[in-house]
Amino acid sequence: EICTTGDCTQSASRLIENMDASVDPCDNFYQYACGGWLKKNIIPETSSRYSTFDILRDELEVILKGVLEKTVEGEAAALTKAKTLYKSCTNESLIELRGGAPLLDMLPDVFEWPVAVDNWETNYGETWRLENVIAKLNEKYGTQLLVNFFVGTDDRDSNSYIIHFDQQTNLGLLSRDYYACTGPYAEACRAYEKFMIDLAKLIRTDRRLDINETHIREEVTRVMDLERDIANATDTPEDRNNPVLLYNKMELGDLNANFTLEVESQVFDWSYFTAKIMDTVNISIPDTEKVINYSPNYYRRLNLILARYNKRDLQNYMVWRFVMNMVVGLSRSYRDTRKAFRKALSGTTSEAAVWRQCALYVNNNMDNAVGRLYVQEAFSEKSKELMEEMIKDIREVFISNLHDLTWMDAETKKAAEEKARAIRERIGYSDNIMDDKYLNNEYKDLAYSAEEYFENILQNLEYVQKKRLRKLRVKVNKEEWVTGAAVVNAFYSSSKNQIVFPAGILQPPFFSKGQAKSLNYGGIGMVIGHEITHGFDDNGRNYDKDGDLKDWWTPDSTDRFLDLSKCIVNQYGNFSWDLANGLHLNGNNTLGENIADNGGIRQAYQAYKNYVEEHGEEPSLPGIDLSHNQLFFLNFAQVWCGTHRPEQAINSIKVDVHSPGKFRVLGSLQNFPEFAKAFNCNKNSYMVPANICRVW
Ligand SMILES: CCCCC[C@H](S)C(=O)N[C@@H](Cc1ccccc1)C(=O)N[C@@H](C)C(=O)O
Ligand SMILES: [Zn+2]
Repeated sequence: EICTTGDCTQSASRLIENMDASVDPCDNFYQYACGGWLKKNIIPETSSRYSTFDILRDELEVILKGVLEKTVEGEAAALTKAKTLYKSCTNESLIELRGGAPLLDMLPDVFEWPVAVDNWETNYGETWRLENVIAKLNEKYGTQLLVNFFVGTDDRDSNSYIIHFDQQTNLGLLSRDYYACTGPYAEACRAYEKFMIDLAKLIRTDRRLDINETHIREEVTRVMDLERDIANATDTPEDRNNPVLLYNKMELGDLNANFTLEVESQVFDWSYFTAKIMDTVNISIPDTEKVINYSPNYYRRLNLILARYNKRDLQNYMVWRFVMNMVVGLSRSYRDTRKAFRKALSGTTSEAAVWRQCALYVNNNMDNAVGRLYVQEAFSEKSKELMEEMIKDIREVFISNLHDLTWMDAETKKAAEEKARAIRERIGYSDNIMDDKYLNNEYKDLAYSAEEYFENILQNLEYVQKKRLRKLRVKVNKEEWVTGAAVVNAFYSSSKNQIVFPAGILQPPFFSKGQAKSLNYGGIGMVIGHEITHGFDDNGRNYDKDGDLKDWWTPDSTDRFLDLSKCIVNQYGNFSWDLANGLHLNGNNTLGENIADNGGIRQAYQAYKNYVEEHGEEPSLPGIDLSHNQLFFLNFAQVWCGTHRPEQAINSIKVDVHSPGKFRVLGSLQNFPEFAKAFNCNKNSYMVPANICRVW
């Protein structure tokens, strides 16, 4: 019979709207599933990418706007703080009035920006020390440059925190490839330098200082050269995807002995530097303190670079990297210096609406307070038990598939099953956020002013960083959530061996208690399998059931895993992306996500078949003559209907650990014979390649 409930009618019309039934599903299932969507949707000028996912995120922002603008008498203090922060951010006229003053007032605190001030040498240069600048930017402004110092979970002891020294992980341009400044990167480099020049000139103008254009250009060129050298000194993502090789434990004292960094004959003192940061949270660090050095080679290369620059260059670079991110909190003339740069990197011709930027900012900085507001407004409790059911089903399928694998030996299978059973799940939101006392306590040290958005930003930068640094001497709280609730995404944490499904993703097309199970399994079911499989991908497999970096594989099973993964690396590496100038995907950098997708689709489908076995076929959907097996795949694919601006495609193919949506659909379904069966695809069609890849 036919289901004609609201949910069935709504999902049927969505599925029909998005698809293009004139395309042969066996020729190109993505085009078949999303052809209708692609014909109807144009990327808005404010977006660099536009997809089903992005639309869900846009809709979530609308809900956040509503709850953040609403005054509620007697609400928890934390919620009022979130609304005050939001108000300060949307107070455009006051922000305009304040011009660049809030930024200019704090530059002395980071030893000033030489290109935007006179007499820097006399006022700052003489007493300048590299350790002081990097430390200050780190502990007070949450900005990691040159030496990336952070307190994080110890990979080999996931209940403890430990100091890490790493390479500089973010660059002004989005990845090291941009610094070639040729071809698709030329415009980005040009716009980046112009951004720096314009901002320096604007600040000098505000400070009534004269402007020597040639002089400024010279300094900007040196900063660009310095950052290019830093980028080229960093290890590539491929060099960093094996966590075992990254784990170099040593004593703090060893850094002074083995990693010399020298600037204008000043030798960088690692102990002094560490104290400069940790003194601010009253934690003393002896030279015998154990630390992890993720990037020894980078530090060796860095010293050669420092020899080619002077303290003024370094100061110009570091303060530039800070100020470039701060213009968003200032007046129009400051924000405009960034416009061409934003367009070059993302392709957007106009900024997102202020209320959207502000909703996003508050959600990112007060995720538990905003999560509470979101959940109260939009989340239905019923979802939780349904999700628990689905997670149980899919976990069992993972484990039974495990035992059928021919490539893994019994010993490793046993450990894998233990790990799979140990995975803890987090659904919707943490109960803590519903507790006013808990929530108020989390934000007790924060006090925002509705009139000082820029200062609020500075307060958040320091607050978040101090909170992280303070963790060094406490135990890891594995109950803590790794994400807020108002997030349209899902996660796996290898150190917590935990899968997380925030409230934001528990909605159609992924999930709804009223929509057909075939759609739920093809939607959130596949996400559940994806997250579980992360515990067993090229990165996750290195961690044991307790989240510790410990090898639980036999050498033979490891070899077989690496061999099978190679198939996936090559398959996705063969995809060339037209939107990114035909560049090929990086099969290595996307391997983890691709393994997760391939596992997820299989497990979810099997779980659905088990469901039908037990509960019988579901009623058909109105107006669409597809079986539920086919609807399972259709709903999975339509999650990825979307398109990118070329600038964004170039950017994401370099930095996104996910393959572009289209290839996530094509790649995982080509590897899954049940798809071909469901759509009666014959052997030599595009969706049924001669040899297929399979790991889990
Ligand atoms: C820096 C990476 C952050 C996200 C990582 C998690 S594991 C992830 O990949 N989540 C999935 C959720 C998912 C899975 C299957 C199908 C749909 C959606 C994911 O793809 N996230 C995308 C949206 C992303 O983070 O870009
Ligand atoms: Zn993932």
